[in-house]
Amino acid sequence: MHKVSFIGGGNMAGAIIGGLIASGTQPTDIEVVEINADARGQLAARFGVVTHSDLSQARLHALIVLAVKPQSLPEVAASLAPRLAGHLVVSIAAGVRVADLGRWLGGYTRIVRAMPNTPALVQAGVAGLFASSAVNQDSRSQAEAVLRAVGGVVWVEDEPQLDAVTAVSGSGPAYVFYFLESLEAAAVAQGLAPATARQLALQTFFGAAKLALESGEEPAVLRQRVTSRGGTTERGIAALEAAAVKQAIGQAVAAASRRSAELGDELGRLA
Ligand SMILES: NC(=O)C1=CN([C@@H]2O[C@H](COP(=O)(O)OP(=O)(O)OC[C@H]3O[C@@H](n4cnc5c(N)ncnc54)[C@H](O)[C@@H]3O)[C@@H](O)[C@H]2O)C=CC1
Ligand SMILES: O=C(O)[C@@H]1CCC=N1
Repeated sequence: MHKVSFIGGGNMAGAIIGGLIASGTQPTDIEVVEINADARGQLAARFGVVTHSDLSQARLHALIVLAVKPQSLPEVAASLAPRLAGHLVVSIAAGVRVADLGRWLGGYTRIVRAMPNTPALVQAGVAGLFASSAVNQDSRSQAEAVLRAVGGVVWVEDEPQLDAVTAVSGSGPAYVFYFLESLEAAAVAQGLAPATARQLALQTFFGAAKLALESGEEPAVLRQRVTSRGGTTERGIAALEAAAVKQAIGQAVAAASRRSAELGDELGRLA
């Protein structure tokens, strides 16, 4: 695995770094530029990576992951631009388009845009990747190797598809946690102890996802197998249908995807 420099060491960088180390990357092969002293301290204590408070102190390895908030990216790119000499830049910022980042980097083109998710921390992430035609296969493979170390990888042909990836799998863990919170609260409302409620909800979610993943069967078929005619599940699913939960999920994904495109438009207007 290549040495990697992260600019921004927050939640998502921490998840990727944790996954990389768990999959065999040496902590000393990872450097992180992070302006927040607490975050730097946590990264050093948790992972033993090299940290810097300022970009000027960084060695800058051949592969650089930009992991700051989208709104911080123009400023970070401007500071990074004079130091780039053949580095591969991987941006994980939601919404920010390759052409805009390339412009902020002074006309740089060796850029891969990625949309990972936080289960990367436990090497169960999934990431969508996009690169322009200016990026060669070798660079694509290098970017892919970093994300593959922490989970699955899919490439999209058209950059706008990353808005959909962001809405489905980038934001997706939050929807899953929301569902878990809801299932747990419902279990408590039915009189179960909180610890029991948590165990039932978590193990059910994990088990169902593992079953779907490993059996390769259609989720609808697996659902039917749980649903006995005249039984309990039938009533439960009917309540979900009556509450239009499927439509609500569609609306959530559409809203998140719109926000990704909107972020791209907002930031794209910056010089
Ligand atoms: N959290 C998530 O689930 C996902 C986040 N992303 C993207 O990852 C990026 C980071 O998101 P999070 O980690 O959630 O945010 P975060 O706020 O936890 O991390 C950003 C970090 O960047 C640091 N920072 C700000 N300006 C800096 C600078 N000039 N130099 C160095 N460090 C600087 C901040 O102190 C902070 O620790 C965003 O662009 C987001 O769109 C992408 C996929 C999933
Ligand atoms: O909420 C966000 O904007 C980021 C991108 C995907 C997950 N978190």
